[in-house]
Amino acid sequence: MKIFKFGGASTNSFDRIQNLGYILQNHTDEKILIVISAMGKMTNSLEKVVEEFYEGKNEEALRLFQKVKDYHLNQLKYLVTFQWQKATNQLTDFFTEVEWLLHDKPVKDYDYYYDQIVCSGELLSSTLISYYLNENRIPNKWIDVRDVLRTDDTFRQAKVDWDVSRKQAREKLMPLFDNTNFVITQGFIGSTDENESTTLGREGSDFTAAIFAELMNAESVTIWKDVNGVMNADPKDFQEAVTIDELSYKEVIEMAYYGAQVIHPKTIKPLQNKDIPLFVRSFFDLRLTGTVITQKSAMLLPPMIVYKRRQVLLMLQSVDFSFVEGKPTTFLYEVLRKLNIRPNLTQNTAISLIICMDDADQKIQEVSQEVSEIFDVSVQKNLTLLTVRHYSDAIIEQLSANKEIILQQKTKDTIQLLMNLS
Ligand SMILES: Nc1ncnc2c1ncn2[C@@H]1O[C@H](COP(=O)(O)OP(=O)(O)O)[C@@H](O)[C@H]1O
Ligand SMILES: N[C@@H](CC(=O)OP(=O)(O)O)C(=O)O
Repeated sequence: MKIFKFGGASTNSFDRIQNLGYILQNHTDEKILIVISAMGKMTNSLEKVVEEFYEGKNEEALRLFQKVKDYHLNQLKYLVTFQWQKATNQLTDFFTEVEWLLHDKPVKDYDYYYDQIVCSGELLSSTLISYYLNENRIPNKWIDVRDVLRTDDTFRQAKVDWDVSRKQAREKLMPLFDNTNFVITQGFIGSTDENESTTLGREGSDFTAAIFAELMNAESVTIWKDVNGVMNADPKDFQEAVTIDELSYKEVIEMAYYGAQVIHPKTIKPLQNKDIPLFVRSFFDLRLTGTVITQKSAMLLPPMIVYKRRQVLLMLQSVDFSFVEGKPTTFLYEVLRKLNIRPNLTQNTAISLIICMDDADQKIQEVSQEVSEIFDVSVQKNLTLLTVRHYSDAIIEQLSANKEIILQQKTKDTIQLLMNLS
């Protein structure tokens, strides 16, 4: 059994869905669980629906959701002919689940509604694709992942219940392979024991693929991408980026931790547990072998470059000039943990603590408020954090030339530069 994952970029047009079919046609004699994300940037569109709804603007939320409906119904017209009515009915069931909520007033937490609404992106895309493939002689079965992947109720960051999910995978998912080689399901979403939808965190479909690989002892996972494999930098940032043939789990965890967007940071652990190889391959060019990620450490790696934009620097200076070491530092970390903030860089001096984090106005205000008795807080926005692993002096010189460096941190393997590019 193998796992294939197709993200938003590989399902955002008729041509790309057709291409997904060509890829599967090369694997018709293998058992494959296919994990699908929402089409293109649909999750962002659904997030806007949630925002309007939670602000009490039901009409606007419904108007935005109508656009989501129109988009999928329009795709359906191109993708499905014979089973069009049946597919429309199934999409309509998902639309109704969301609209039913959107007519109400919010009485629960934002994150709860987020998950109930945003999960529809994956349900809709996987349904469309399943019908399309069945109609094009690529027989498959569709399953609602919420019947298999059990999570707790930490909405938007749900934690997997491995035991229940393993049992449900064995009882509900595995038997589907008795009658077909391809089973299609959704990435990113799960369900609580009360049948409430949950999500695993943005970009979480890679993680879903890895979870199922672990649960079902898969032979491998392949993530199909719009790039040739994992490169030493995002090719959108760095024209000279090169594809890396082989990487270790450890290297990928480090890259993802520093913000490389190519693979979700949680993906590696389940694979590492069972030594399952992860392939990252181009869905444009099937001749390319892409990148294989395993336990084995790669020998010589080029500098691995990661840019993290929209960073903010918080400078916290102790109000009475007392040393920050000890209690004040512990206190700050408690506040960050409580607010679910992971600093991307930290430093301290005798009387100040410095943290660099993703920009989010709400969170900045909350931190400032929580620590106001101990620290004066100043904020600098619009910064970019550059991380280079396996750096050389030459590459650092090239990447930092003529840039204002606000902060620098260096270990033997990794250098981080917080820069003001404006
Ligand atoms: N180190 C890297 N190697 C390859 N691609 C990268 C890297 N860092 C960032 N990317 C970006 O990741 C994108 C693919 O990821 P993503 O858009 O999340 O795909 P999907 O939504 O289909 O999963 C590429 O288009 C590329 O710009
Ligand atoms: N659709 C979700 C989950 C996901 O992983 O998407 P993608 O595979 O396109 O990154 C998101 O955008 O966050």
